[in-house]
Amino acid sequence: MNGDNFSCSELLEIILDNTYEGVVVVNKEAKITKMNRAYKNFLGVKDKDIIGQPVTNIIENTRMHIAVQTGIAEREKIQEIQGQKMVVHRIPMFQNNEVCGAIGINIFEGVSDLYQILDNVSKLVRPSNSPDRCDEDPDESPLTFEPIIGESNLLVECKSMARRAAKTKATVLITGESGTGKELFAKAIYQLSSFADGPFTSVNCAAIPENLLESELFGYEEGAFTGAKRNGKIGKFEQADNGTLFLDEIGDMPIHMQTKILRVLQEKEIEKVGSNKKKKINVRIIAATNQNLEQMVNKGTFRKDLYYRLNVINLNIPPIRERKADLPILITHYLNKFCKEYGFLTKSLTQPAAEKLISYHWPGNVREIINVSERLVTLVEDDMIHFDDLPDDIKQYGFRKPPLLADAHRSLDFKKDKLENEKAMIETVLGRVNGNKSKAAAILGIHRSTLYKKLKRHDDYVEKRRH
Ligand SMILES: Nc1ncnc2c1ncn2[C@@H]1O[C@H](COP(=O)(O)OP(=O)(O)OP(=O)(O)O)[C@@H](O)[C@H]1O
Repeated sequence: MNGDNFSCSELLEIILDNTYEGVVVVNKEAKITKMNRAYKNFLGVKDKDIIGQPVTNIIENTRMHIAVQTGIAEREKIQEIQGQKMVVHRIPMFQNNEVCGAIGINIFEGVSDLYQILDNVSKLVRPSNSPDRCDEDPDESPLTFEPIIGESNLLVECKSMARRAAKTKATVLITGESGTGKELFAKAIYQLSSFADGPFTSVNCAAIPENLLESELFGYEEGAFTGAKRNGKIGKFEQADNGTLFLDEIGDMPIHMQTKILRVLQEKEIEKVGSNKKKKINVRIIAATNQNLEQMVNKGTFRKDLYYRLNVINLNIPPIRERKADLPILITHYLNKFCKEYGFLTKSLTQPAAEKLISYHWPGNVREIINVSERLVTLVEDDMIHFDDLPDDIKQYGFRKPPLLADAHRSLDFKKDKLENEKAMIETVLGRVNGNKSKAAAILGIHRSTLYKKLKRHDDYVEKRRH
């Protein structure tokens, strides 16, 4: 058969009716103008029942009317129709910069097949003979850098530095504010390193009472002190033998323990409490802190020689406010994750809610994103998260009284931040798709013409700042 024998509309009809996915088209009033054969068969409807009808009367749990209202594409969302969960895309159509309707595409196979595929892939990635080596739930343990979500230039640099660190046996010091992902990076380095066949053991130096820290780290012999267990105890260093010991919150390590740790690093042997025998160990140390160790060294609260020993490779993870391009993907990831965990259909953010979350400064970094996402998923009953649903501290962030003269320049700074964040986000996405503007617009959920306008606005802004 030759496509040339048909008019354009006939050809379109044939293509749509031969597509396995369900396709529905609505006009700007969200009334159905077209539905392909696959979708009609699935719903058990005929053209006469549906054409010209509001889509909400025909398709359960649809959000096509919302895609028309907002002009925002919703891709790979889960929708339940006739008791079956399916993956859907809702893509607004534009004419002369205005929404003129939307196309809905429904992948009938449903999500269970996708989860099956994901399971199969993870089995392939996980070596069959490798035991679950991390202390935590193995599903939470990264096997590669994939669980580290984000594409900002700063995070990509961190990942590449971590990859290089994984190739060496050197001690790594990971610095960064609380919740930025220091432990996640430590695990990723371990997984990719030559110590990956040994265990990953982690110690939070701030959480262990000072008097127990030594026996926790080095273990003790039977009868070492009153209350000591029979047969003694193995310490964290020994547990981590041939693997990696993650010393979290190393800045909280008391100074006398710093001396003992330094000795282990230099001599590569440990001595249990109550013993005078030394034991050789082969452990890779990764330490982390959210404190400024250099300042602590200057104040005399952290040993300079230990600082240099630990800081052979320094990996600094920037806070979220310095890599806002990572926000959309992190927020979407965690909203979807919690929806899945709690058994809800996916929830989406209205534009004002999304903009507010992007402009917020996230002092608790990714941990705060996780908490806020879980809270939104569990507390908001609607499948749309509105501005008013956001926690008060986020809603109120950045709001100022009408600027007094003295404040005016600060308010300008706020606008500048917003523009720069948006610019950074667009540049990241464009980088990911090799500059393809149609793809970038689709990922950003905006129309191509809006993307062009935004790019022009950014160029004008850069030009204006230059003069
Ligand atoms: N880039 C990221 N992508 C996905 N999840 C992340 C990312 N960064 C951090 N997380 C998640 O955020 C939470 C906090 O991360 P993590 O515990 O590694 O932070 P931290 O810097 O070690 O925090 P603290 O200093 O308070 O111990 C974890 O659940 C982690 O999985």
